[in-house]
Amino acid sequence: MKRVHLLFIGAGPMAEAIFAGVLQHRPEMAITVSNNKDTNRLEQLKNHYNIETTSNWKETVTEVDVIVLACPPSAHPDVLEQLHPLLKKDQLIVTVAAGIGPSSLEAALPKGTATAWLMPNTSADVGKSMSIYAFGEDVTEEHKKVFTSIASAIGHAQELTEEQVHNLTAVTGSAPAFLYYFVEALEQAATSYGITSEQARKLVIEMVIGSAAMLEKYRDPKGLRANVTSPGGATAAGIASLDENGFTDSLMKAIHATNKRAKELGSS
Ligand SMILES: NC(=O)C1=CN([C@@H]2O[C@H](COP(=O)(O)OP(=O)(O)OC[C@H]3O[C@@H](n4cnc5c(N)ncnc54)[C@H](OP(=O)(O)O)[C@@H]3O)[C@@H](O)[C@H]2O)C=CC1
Ligand SMILES: O=C(O)[C@@H]1CCC=N1
Repeated sequence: MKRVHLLFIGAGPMAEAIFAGVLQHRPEMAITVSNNKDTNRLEQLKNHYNIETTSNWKETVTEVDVIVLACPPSAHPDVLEQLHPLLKKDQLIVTVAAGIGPSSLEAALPKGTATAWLMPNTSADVGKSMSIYAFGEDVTEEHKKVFTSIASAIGHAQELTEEQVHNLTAVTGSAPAFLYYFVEALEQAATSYGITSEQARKLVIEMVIGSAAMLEKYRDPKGLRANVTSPGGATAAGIASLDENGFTDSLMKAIHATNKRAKELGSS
């Protein structure tokens, strides 16, 4: 069987997390990484991962099977315009950019181009991304097979419609940042009681790891919350305070604001 060759255009943390997962789980795939102009970064990646890099991706495009656009949404119009005349039949174009679904790729590329949208999160770095994805109109079963083997190399992956990926980008792609913000706030609360920041970090991170393990085991956030919240007890007072201060509403607003911005980025 032919060795599948991936070209990454963009060499930031998201590209690195994805190709590191692919190298570990799909060693049969060949990888070339490119970026805009940071040659030091390419040199570092080449030495660390023993992969091919190129500062001129246009020279490699015709040799590859899958092109992964891991550059910012704002770079897409220019990159897609440059890709357009170089594409060959049967290549799969994948973007990981917020706000740029398969229909945007299809509109910018030759008719019949196979496209897909992968929305991972940074937990790809530890093989635990909860990724969501959508395919364009012209992907074949073979493209889907290759795509899912890439997506599953970085964690879990769930196929959705393009509209759903737009709307769930905040929940799977961005919400890790909301969770880390929550952790930061708890650390701040902990240090306000006179412990060191190292102590606060340990207390909070281990609490979060334990809670995540419980979620993984029981998969019932409401039931787990109820187990912590003794009737008339201390936790109930804390939950009531969160409710009074619009916790759920505030999170809903954050989700909407994130998705609105992602759509703006994708249409700029
Ligand atoms: N970070 C996250 O949690 C998530 C990010 N994403 C998406 O992943 C993508 C990559 O994000 P991230 O890794 O964080 O880093 P960035 O979005 O900051 O992308 C940086 C990389 O893109 C390259 N780049 C920029 N412009 C161009 C261009 N015109 N041509 C080629 N390469 C270019 C940069 O090269 P150079 O350094 O040489 O300028 C650099 O390698 C984004 O589209 C983002 O929306 C999706 C899900 C989650
Ligand atoms: O902040 C961003 O634009 C990207 C998309 C999802 C997570 N990070």
